[in-house]
Amino acid sequence: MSKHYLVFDTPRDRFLHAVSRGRLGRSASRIEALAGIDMDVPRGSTVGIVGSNGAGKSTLLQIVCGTLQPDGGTVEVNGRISALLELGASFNPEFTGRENVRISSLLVGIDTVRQKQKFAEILAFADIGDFIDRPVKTYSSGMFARLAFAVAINVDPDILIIDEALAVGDEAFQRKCFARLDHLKSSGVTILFVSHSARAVQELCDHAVFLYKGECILSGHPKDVITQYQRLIYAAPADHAGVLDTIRRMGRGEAVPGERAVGAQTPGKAQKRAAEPPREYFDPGLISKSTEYYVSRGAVIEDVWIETRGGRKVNVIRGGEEYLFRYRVAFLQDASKVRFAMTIKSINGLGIGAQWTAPRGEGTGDVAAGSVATVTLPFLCRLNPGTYFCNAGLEGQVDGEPVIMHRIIDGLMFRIDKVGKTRTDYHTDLTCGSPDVTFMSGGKLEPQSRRTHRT
Ligand SMILES: Nc1ncnc2c1ncn2[C@@H]1O[C@H](COP(=O)(O)OP(=O)(O)OP(=O)(O)O)[C@@H](O)[C@H]1O
Repeated sequence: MSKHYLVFDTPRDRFLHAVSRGRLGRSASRIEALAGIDMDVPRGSTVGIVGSNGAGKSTLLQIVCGTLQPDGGTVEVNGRISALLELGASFNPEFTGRENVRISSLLVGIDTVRQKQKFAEILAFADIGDFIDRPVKTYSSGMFARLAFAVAINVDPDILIIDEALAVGDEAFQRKCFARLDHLKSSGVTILFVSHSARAVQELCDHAVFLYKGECILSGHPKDVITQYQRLIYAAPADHAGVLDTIRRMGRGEAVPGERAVGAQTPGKAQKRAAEPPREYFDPGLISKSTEYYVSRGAVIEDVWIETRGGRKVNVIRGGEEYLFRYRVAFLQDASKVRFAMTIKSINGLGIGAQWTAPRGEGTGDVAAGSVATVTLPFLCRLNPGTYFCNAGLEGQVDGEPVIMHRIIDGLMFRIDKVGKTRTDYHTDLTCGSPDVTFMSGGKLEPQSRRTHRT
């Protein structure tokens, strides 16, 4: 669908244009706010819409909400929408918070009996105390945000539409909103989310769409789309056209030399893929771009990977299954009491679980320079769908000194799709089975180093 706006120099020109159906008055300039947008948002998905100022994000959301009409194409909406477009836009500033809540509930068809129960929930979430009985025109922007958000999420929406609304409010409230959105997501609410915050889109969404001057130029996994979005907004003016062309080509699914393909092209395709039989596989495009290497102190981690119990290398894995995190280390110096570790982190760097081959102060026996070790740390994938990163490292005694011999940050990334036995509850203990270190030459493994130590 598409949408354009006509901009007139004066109200008189607008008036003449309206009454004469465009025959009188000075001609208007035409802004193509949306040009040929074609997308599916599957039920239960959370789609982030990113783009620079004026890209058409708000126009798109307003059309989906029905507050604006497209001038070409159609939008089909299945379900009850609750929208947070402009904060509290539906509130009457002269009415109290309580009165506005009542009106908003009536507008979305909540009967008076359920209103009472809902009101208590809204009040508890908004947490604005006595202000609930004061006119909303006396509210601070934070209070507005609290009440508007509390109303939007408590009217049992099937589809929740949020336009930058979470940028308002203090951090504690934002955290509360995100927690609530997570809850809505897991209860199957479809969410359309506009934000300039890359972090918010990556944390919340399972799909992202990049709008550029009214066109959808890229659609896919949030991390991929955000990477390209940031690449464009930070591009030097001389590089802008080239970067834009590259992104467009990627969006069309063309193979661009030096660029890895972006995930699903439309949410519809992502949904179809999710409906395929559960399986794990290796996606060659899923490569960490944030890998960092510590300075080597006597050893080098050469390769990091995940494999199935059957020995197949994978990076798109299934919740609830066991996998082996493995890496190969070459020893450049003699060492002893070496212990090896891995960490799994969320997309924003939060450590989720760590595993060591031995407790602090213990580890292997003497390892001779020239040895190569293959480390195996089994883990049970008790994680929710999403993208994760792994660190690998080892420490030991070199020249009588305890040192971090080598460490790789974000050495690999893996993804859990919404298939398989994913769990919605939290488990930080991801261990299963004993770790193993096998040396190709030189090293000696003490029995106690086979014990798992985790933080
Ligand atoms: N009522 C209007 N009359 C004329 N032009 C409009 C109107 N509303 C939006 N536009 C124009 O349409 C284009 C898309 O605007 P829109 O507000 O949808 O962008 P956006 O991506 O939400 O921007 P932002 O991030 O700044 O909120 C812009 O060029 C804007 O100037």
